[in-house]
Amino acid sequence: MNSQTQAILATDKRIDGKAISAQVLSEVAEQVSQLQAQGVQPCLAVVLVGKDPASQVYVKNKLLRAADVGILSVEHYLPEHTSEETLLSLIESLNEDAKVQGILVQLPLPKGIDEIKVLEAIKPIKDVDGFHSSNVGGLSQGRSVLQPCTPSGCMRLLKHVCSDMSGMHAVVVGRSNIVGKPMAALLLQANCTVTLVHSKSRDIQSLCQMADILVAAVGRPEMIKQDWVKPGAIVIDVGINRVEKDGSTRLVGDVDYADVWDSVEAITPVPGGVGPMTIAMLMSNTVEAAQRQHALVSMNRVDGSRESP
Ligand SMILES: Nc1nc2c(c(=O)[nH]1)N[C@@H](CN(C=O)c1ccc(C(=O)N[C@@H](CCC(=O)O)C(=O)O)cc1)CN2
Repeated sequence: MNSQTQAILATDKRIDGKAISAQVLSEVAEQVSQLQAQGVQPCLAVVLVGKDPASQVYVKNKLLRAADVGILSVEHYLPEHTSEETLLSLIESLNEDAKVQGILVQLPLPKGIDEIKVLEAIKPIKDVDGFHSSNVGGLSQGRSVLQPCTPSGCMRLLKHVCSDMSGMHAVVVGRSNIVGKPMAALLLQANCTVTLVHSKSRDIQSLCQMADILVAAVGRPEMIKQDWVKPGAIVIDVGINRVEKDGSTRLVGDVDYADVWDSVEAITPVPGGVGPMTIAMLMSNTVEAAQRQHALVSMNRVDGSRESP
């Protein structure tokens, strides 16, 4: 990418997740065409249990983006009171279906279903969310595995404003399995010095003030104010919080965007920052999963071994 494009995608200080995700999606569309030319049609299975309104929107958007880039999708909508056993047997059948290369189970799952058991049931090579312990472990060892979409999207955004993060102090606020922990692993891989801050950390404000890169993923509306941020810091806001004000609902991040604006070197907005990247990286993972499975099948054809994807 030339510097002019880079400037357009990160206008001023605002890191434009919509524009950068569009670029990722156009790369993915190209990779899909290449796979199709080799006789492979990438296909993503999307499983939604229950009727959580936000999850329904995210799933709809995932299906739309898949169609945009030429990825086929199969949808499985299960009722709220689905048993764990039924869900596990659906995953088992998707694992065995050679036409499906990616499996995504939308989170959160209804109460009573063991989330970890379900995620562990997905074959690691089809785990386009990167949540299986084999992929989580591989990520922490720095191996090339399918990575969780939100943290890998954050890394793409960071690379737009900072080509070399080596030696920078990155502070990640929030230690969830789907964002905080894998984000810390990816920043470590980029040679940052990483501090992972959580609800039991002491003096969170002072820890944030030390950050060259600050990643906020706590789910507390506008918690991070100007006097939490070091001047010149790069801020990535993963929070998506709906707040009521004057009778209407608006979406805000974990960072008080207007308040920190003058201090930061660059910042992602909410909406239009990390959110669209999560979906673009899911498409990218689906293509990667399809490429890996195609390579395995071709290898098996050559050496006659029986390992199946
Ligand atoms: N199986 C998964 N479940 C969940 C994941 C995930 O990565 N895999 N992440 C979140 C939800 N999520 C994707 O599933 C997601 C959240 C937000 C957005 C997004 O584009 N947000 C927009 C705002 C949209 C709105 O109005 O709500 C933005 O920030 O611009 C995309 C995907 C939990 N579950």
